[in-house]
Amino acid sequence: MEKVPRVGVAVFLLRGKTVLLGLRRNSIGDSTYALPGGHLEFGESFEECGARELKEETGLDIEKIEFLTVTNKVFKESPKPSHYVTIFLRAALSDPLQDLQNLEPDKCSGLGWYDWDNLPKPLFWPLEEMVQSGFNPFPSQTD
Ligand SMILES: Nc1nc2c([nH]c(=O)n2[C@H]2C[C@H](O)[C@@H](COP(=O)(O)OP(=O)(O)OP(=O)(O)O)O2)c(=O)[nH]1
Ligand SMILES: [Mg+2]
Repeated sequence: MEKVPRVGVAVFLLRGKTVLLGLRRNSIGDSTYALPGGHLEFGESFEECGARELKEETGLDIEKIEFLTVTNKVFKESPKPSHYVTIFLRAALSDPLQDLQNLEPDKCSGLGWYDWDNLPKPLFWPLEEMVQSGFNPFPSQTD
């Protein structure tokens, strides 16, 4: 593939004090816990991409989708180095009683809700860096 930066979209799907994470099966970040998400497709808004990726990967419908932050990272560990500008969104479940399904088991070996104060290890390194820097995806009290 041509050496160009690509756009990733990752979603902090929040439920109570927990966030949805999946154990990645991918040449980038294999066997680390990451947010659901994927590649921005031609013509999509960030919000459309986040909702589509959530549906494809987990079967979940999401709402209240908001932009949080953006990162610019080069992944040198993959067989072919790749470069992503990644848009981070937060969202809530449309219906809190929806079933969580691992619909892409070849890309993810398990999905679960994890307490923000007790995240699993190892986290996908860009996510680990965000956590280490004090980033918090939950709305502040004044919101
Ligand atoms: N899913 C996800 N991607 C992330 C995170 N942080 C981060 O920089 N990215 C970047 C690097 C990923 O390779 C890129 C695209 O996401 P992905 O790797 O899950 O892509 P995917 O296979 O689901 O893509 P697709 O073909 O279904 O569109 O976004 C994260 O926490 N979760
Ligand atoms: Mg994905």
